[in-house]
Amino acid sequence: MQLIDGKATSNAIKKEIAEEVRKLTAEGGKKPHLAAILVGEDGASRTYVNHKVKSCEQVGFTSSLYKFDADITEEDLLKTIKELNNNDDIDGFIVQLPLPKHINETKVTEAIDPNKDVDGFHPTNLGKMMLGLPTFLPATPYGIVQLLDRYGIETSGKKCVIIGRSHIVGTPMSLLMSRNAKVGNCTVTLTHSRTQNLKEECQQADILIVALGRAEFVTADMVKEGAVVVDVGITRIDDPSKKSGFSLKGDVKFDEVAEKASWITPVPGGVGPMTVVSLLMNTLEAARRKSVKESV
Ligand SMILES: Nc1nc(=O)c2c([nH]1)NC[C@@H]1CN(c3ccc(C(=O)N[C@@H](CCC(=O)O)C(=O)O)cc3)C=[N+]21
Repeated sequence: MQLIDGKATSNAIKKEIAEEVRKLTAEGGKKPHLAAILVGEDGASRTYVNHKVKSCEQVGFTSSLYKFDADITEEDLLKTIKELNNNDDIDGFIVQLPLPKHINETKVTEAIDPNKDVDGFHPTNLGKMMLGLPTFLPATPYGIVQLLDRYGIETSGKKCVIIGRSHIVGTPMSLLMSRNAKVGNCTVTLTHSRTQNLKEECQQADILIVALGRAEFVTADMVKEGAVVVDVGITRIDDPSKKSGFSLKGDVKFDEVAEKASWITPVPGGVGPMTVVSLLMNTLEAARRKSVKESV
C-alpha cells in the first residue's frame, strides 16, 4: 500500500499559489481576495472556515469572514450575497453549507454571481462542467482530480465506482472521471442507497471513491486487491482521550482496506486539505480573469 498524502500535496500546491501571487502583485496587480459567509455556530463548519482563512494567509490572499447568527433571515442573507457580488474588491466567495433549515440552499446558491462562485456550485458552473467548458470545478472533486494527477495514477480505461450521489461530490465526480481528459476516461458506476449488490459493484472497482458520509462504511471485503481508494468522508466521533473531545473517521475502514489497496487516501490528511486548496486555485483563477477584463 502507498499513501496518497493530501496534506503534503496541498502544501506543495500552496507554495505554487504563493509564487503566483508574488508574480501578480509584482506586476502591480492586487492580491486575490476570498470571502466566506458563515451562518450559525456549527462546530465542523467553523473548523473548515478557519482552515480556509489560515490557508489564505499562507498563500498571500486577502480573506474576509462574514459571520451571522443562525436566525438571520433568508432575505438578509440574499442581500449580503448581492453586496458581495457587487463588491469589486472580492474575487470569489463561498457560503458555507449546510445552512439552517429555514434558508433555501438552492436560492442562496443561485444568488451567487457565477463569476465569483469559487465553490463551483452554481447551476451555470455545474452546467459548464458537464459540457467540458472552462469553469470553476467544485472544490472536492477538483481536489481529488489534482491528487490522482499529481500521483500519476492511471485512470484511462479503468473501472471507477463512486459511492454517494450528492450534488457537490458524487455526481460531479462521476462526470469528471468519465470525461475525456488526463484524469478521466474511466467507465463510471455511480452507486447510492438504492444500489443493489453494492458490495459486488465495489469489488469491481479499480478506483473506488467513497463519499456517503458514514464512518468506516467500506470494509476490506468490498475492495479489490490493488484498487485505488479515495476516502472523502469525514465524521467526528466522540473520543474522550482527545483534547478536542473527538476524533475524525473516514468512510473507509482504513487499516484493513489499506492492506488490499495499491493507493489510499487517509482521513485526516487526504481529500480534506485538497478541498481547501481547490478553493484557493479557483480564487486565483477568478482574480486573473478579472484582471484580464480590467486591462481590455
Ligand atoms: N460552501 C461550502 N464549501 C465547501 O467546500 C464545504 C462546505 N460548504 N461545507 C462543508 C464541506 C466540508 N469541507 C471541508 C474542508 C476542509 C476539510 C479539511 O481540511 N479537513 C482536514 C481536517 C479538518 C479538521 O481538523 O477537522 C483533513 O481532512 O485533514 C474538510 C472538509 C468543505 N466543505
